[in-house]
Amino acid sequence: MTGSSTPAVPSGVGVSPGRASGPVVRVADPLPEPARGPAPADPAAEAARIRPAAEAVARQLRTRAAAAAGEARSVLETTAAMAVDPTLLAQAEKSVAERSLPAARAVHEAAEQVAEMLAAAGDYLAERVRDVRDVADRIRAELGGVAPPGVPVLTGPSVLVARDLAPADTADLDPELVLALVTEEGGPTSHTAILARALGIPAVVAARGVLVATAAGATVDGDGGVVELHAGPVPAVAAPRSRGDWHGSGTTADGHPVTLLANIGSPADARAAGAADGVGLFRTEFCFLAATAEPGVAAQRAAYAEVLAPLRGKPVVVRTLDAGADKPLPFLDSGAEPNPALGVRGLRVAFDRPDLLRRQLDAIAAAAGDTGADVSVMAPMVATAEEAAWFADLAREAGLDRVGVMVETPAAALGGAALLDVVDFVSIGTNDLAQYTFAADRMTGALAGLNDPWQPALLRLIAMLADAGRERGTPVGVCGEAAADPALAAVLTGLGITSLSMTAAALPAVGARLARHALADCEQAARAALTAAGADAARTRARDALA
Ligand SMILES: C=C(OP(=O)(O)O)C(=O)O
Ligand SMILES: [Mg+2]
Repeated sequence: MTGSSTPAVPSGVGVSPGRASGPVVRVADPLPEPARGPAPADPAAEAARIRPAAEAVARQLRTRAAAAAGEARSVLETTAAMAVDPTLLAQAEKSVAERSLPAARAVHEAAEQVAEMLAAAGDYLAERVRDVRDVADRIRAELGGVAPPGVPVLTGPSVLVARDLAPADTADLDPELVLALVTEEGGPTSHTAILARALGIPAVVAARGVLVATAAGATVDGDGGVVELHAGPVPAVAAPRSRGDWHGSGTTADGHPVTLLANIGSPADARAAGAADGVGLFRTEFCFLAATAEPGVAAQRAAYAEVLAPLRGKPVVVRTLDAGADKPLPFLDSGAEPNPALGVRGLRVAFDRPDLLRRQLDAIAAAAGDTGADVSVMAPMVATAEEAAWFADLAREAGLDRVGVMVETPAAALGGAALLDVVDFVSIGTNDLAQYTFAADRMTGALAGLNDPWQPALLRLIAMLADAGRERGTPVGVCGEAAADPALAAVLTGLGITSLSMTAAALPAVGARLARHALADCEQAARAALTAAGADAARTRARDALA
């Protein structure tokens, strides 16, 4: 390794395994909302700054477009055209001339007006809201002479360091150029973690202090959660990818079967799920994130059928709407709640409005018939066996025969036997089960260590439920992000989990890892992890047992 280490070695939470090194590229923070003043001394001159700044942004985007291909190219070309949109620019210039706003504020306000119009137009145009805001931020950055927000153009393999990554930041990330991801904030279930596993690159989140440290290069250990910073240049070394050695069936080295399933939320995800044994979690709320009114049965049926179409003949677990807390749906807003994660979310939304759930179940049953997918349903955020039985009755009334629930609350996990008696299967949502077990908001980076799925207390709850499932012959799966960690997947198998559902891109690494270990080794790793004092110790002990 060339390049000298700085004293700072931020540690965080490793969320995507592997080790990689390379030059650091920082992702600029979003720009703060611009001030309304002071009023410019010469409004005409201030207004005249806007158009050249917008043209400069359009030029930069067109240059990127010329170097890109396919969808990324057309996205960049469209964004370039939006930067010089006549309505946007005329409105901004007018605000400077008539209201003496600084140029940056005028661009911000004009973009918000355009965004409102686009949102009101709905459908395709509403999806452009994010783009118009992005374009305005870029023009403001140009006006202020600062780096534009988001991921800069990568000219070579790099380690990306960010406060956190929004979905929009990552739309066109090239996995050949991104060696590793490091974020100051975010947790094991953050977008960064999910994306890194999807791309198969090492990642560490909640690496406190990584943003203030000045470093030219970094070595990222996604297993141990450590980021070594180097003052000098570091050659690019990508993490080896263990994809090639998996041939599609989920079994341990000695033939113990583990069903490997995909988590999906869109038709594109469904197409990417081809290598999986089926789908263990279809997040239906992802179909309606922007809907302001409840979609009717026909609209829901069409949306579900579009996702289910590529999955004819395959088992698919469709989750009913999980609105609230980290997944707000405008048409299912429960009003201001002091603790939304502890509020009316998931299945609870349907307690007062069972017709809403009935309509969704009817739409799911119809879409299953339309597509020939082998559909089961499950409910999110269930706390008691009574709730599970209520849901199971409604689902069966709708003609859906195989019914399960997610185990995401400690109450559901502790309810083991009573819960398993009223459903056909359960699926453990480790993302929420961790947050509720540790009383640690899954969105808060500072608490990422508690939301680490290697926490032995979480593993003990999983073990209890797996034991109860084994006694009754009821399948107990995991569909939280824990399933996408290859070593943890082996531990979960050792605990008696029967299926693992994850982002499709994580399947090869998990499948290959399971194929390397006999069931007895997985069981030994599970015992070692269960009795550890904390998440890091559990990880180390399990890895030693599997080595
Ligand atoms: C899979 C889960 O559901 P979501 O991440 O959608 O809340 C979970 O909580 O683990
Ligand atoms: Mg959940």
